[in-house]
Amino acid sequence: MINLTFRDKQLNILSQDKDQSNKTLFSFTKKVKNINPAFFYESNRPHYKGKSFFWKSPDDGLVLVGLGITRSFINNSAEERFGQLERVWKKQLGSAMIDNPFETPGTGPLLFGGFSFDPYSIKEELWQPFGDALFYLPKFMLTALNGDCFMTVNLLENKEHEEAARLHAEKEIEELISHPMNENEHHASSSLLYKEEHSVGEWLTSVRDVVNLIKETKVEKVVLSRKMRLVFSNPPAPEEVLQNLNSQQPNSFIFAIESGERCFVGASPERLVKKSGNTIFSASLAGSIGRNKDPEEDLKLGQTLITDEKNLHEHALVVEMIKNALAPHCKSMEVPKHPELLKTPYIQHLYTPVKGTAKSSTSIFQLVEKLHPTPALGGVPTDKALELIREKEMMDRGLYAGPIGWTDFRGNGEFIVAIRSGLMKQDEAYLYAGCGLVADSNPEEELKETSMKFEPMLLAMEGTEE
Ligand SMILES: C=C(O[C@H]1C=CC=C(C(=O)O)[C@@H]1O)C(=O)O
Ligand SMILES: [Mg+2]
Repeated sequence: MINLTFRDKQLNILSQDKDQSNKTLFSFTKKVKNINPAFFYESNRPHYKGKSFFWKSPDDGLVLVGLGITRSFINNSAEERFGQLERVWKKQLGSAMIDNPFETPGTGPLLFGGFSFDPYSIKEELWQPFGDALFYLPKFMLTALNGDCFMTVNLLENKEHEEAARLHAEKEIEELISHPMNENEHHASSSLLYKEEHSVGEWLTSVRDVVNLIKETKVEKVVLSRKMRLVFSNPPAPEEVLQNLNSQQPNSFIFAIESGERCFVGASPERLVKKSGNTIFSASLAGSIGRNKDPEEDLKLGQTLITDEKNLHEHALVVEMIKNALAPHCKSMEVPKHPELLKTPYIQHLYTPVKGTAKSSTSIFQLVEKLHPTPALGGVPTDKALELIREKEMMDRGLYAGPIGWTDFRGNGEFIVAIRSGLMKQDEAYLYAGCGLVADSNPEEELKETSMKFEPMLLAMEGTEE
């Protein structure tokens, strides 16, 4: 048995400064001129270091850029972290004064943030600033959708100061959107000194152990991950990494969230759940193979993947779990019988989209709680897989593979699974990659699969052109 050290076990450390508790949330949203949100982030983020976030969905093209923090919600209690956050958020909204005439999802007061993968895993200092849930109500937020841009300002103020604060914020908006947009700015290119993969030999032994256990017991699948440390002489700025991800991975969900001097950033192809009114979307993404520059060879790889028993099994377990998790919350659900291929620039996956109509009482936090972790990140059965992950990985995944995303004051929102990601910490970065182990897994092949999954983030961090 291993000794698990738990993070602070206090039940509720959802933060709110005492002197702010009698202040009201004033939120107003206005339409602004059309601006490129990536350039907006790039130009303004340096003034809001440690207090920014970025989100882009490839699906509807929605971009959110948060600058400054009006309130942060950090939760270090393992129990009830989803429900607790939802309660505090609803309470905040209950007394809020919201001036938002726009129906556009992702405008108005909104929470953006992420949950750690496993609150019961060992804890590393590396992830400490993110706790087991870290969410921001931003001070300024740009929402870009379908060619329209909106700025939302969230202020916690005493009623008598509201008007002056609003006038001041209006001026600040003008400045934010008039900063020169850095379209042509040339970044000093970052320089990677070295990279080290964390104990590959031990990881392979763990993979063998887990595969044997899967063969011998009722455990069907376990996702084991490993990490890589990068050391830079001149580290890239988060906005550079994001710019690279934007150009290299246009079809993935791109995200970044800062806490203090650390920034968690990535480009994930995997949605956990999206809620738009009562319509919900989820997806199973599991089962992987590489890509080939030659279109014919690439097609062959895809054919191999979509007919491969091992990968189909790895995938089907995820579909099954998602169906079971969503069923009690849905009036109806559509789940295709067979997966299709989803191709990212470096990897192709088996993909099954899931669509449903939620019962009206269902919230996005409830859905996230029910779905996380799917067997694309955890395993089957979930509890046993999590125990094995704790025992065999012996590391803190932090936000890697956890749910990250947003919800607006109307209850719309989207959470993805934060894979293909890394944590930037001064002149270091830590990248994570995992793979689904089933009875037919070959440890050497799984090692190759994780190496392939490091690739996109490595390229984005190095800034290498394709
Ligand atoms: C755990 C990861 O990928 C998951 C998502 C898609 C395919 C997977 C696979 O084929 O093993 C993994 O389940 C990761 O990229 O770190
Ligand atoms: Mg796999």
